[in-house]
Amino acid sequence: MIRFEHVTKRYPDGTTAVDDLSFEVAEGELVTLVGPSGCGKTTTMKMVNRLIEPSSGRIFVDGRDIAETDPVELRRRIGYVIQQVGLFPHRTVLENTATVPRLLGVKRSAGRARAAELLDLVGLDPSVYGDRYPEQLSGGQRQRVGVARALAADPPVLLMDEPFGAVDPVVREHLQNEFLKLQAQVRKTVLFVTHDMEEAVRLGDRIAVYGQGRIEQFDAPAAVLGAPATPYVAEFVGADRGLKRLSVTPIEPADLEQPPVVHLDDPLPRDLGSRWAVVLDGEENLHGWISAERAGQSGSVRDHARRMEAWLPVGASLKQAFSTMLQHDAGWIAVIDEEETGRFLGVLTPARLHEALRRSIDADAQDIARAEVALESIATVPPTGPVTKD
Ligand SMILES: Nc1ncnc2c1ncn2[C@@H]1O[C@H](COP(=O)(O)OP(=O)(O)OP(=O)(O)O)[C@@H](O)[C@H]1O
Repeated sequence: MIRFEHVTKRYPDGTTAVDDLSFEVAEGELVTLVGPSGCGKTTTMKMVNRLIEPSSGRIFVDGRDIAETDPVELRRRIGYVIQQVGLFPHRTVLENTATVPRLLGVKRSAGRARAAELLDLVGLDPSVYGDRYPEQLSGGQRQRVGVARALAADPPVLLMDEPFGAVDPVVREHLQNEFLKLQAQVRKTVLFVTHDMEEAVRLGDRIAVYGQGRIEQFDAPAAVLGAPATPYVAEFVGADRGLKRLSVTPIEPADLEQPPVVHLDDPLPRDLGSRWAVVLDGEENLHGWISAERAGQSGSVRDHARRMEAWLPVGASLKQAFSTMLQHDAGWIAVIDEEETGRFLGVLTPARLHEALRRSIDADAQDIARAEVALESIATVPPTGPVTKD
């Protein structure tokens, strides 16, 4: 979908910002560009929508050489989200979101209807926020409007330059999660610039780790964490690789323990057989938990059950699990099948969390070993047929 072929950018003062860059982003793929300040990420990005012209090399979007595409027409097919969102201060949220459709000649009412849909999609109720002005929003809300606006013309490609860089870490994590859910629905081809390795790992289907003007490694997050291609990447990824791995390893049903379970309308058992039990409602949805100290008292489970706050949907990351445990000072967390239905699946304990982390590290080691064997066999077995170039 996006292809760079030997692209170099030299600024007039002699700075080589990007040096002979070749890579490809597949349709519907999210690639994060990560690296230290000044390594050429933004220059790479801005060459895609022709805000910057390369000095040499070619860039293709959807099979077309962009040098031969009218920049205005090109930019209609490319959504652009930046850190300083650039909302028009004197236009409402709805008007801001509808800007591009309006420029494209969409009627006012249709543009507003589409804008309302998009605001909903990014988690802003249009009936609450639609008529506000940008200054009446929080930083995180403004970023969401920026994303909605970029999606308004339904472009196949999105360029995002540190879109969540200006918000605090908690809001940032929230926006990242929302954006992942959104991307699962809209499946845009995305180039996402960040200098935060954790963000790159979390969001990217693949990560391009930049050195000075060059890509040092272009690979899936687990591979970058598990097998850094160069000492530079290893250093950039950092010593806390295990911690970063927590954010790319999802909780799986096999990681869960099955604790004793009681139901809300059961009479209180004499003995729980454990220090605590999970309490479910009649539809097997999570309600809360009950302590063994309550066993044998009068009344039903409902009278003694306590609400459960430490819970997550399956598929959430081990990092979220760990931070939920810390936040609620909980020795375990309940895991449900998804946020909407709430069916209880089991509990994640610290021991199980550790096992899940080991599983992910071992799986990676096996992948790397398999890749090495495959490489060796390519190197030692002479090709039997004509060698074709694909
Ligand atoms: N207009 C310009 N003229 C000269 N040099 C420039 C220009 N724009 C950028 N550069 C230089 O090109 C290099 C790459 O800049 P670029 O903005 O692409 O980096 P970046 O990785 O996006 O950095 P950051 O994370 O700080 O935004 C830097 O050395 C920068 O100083």
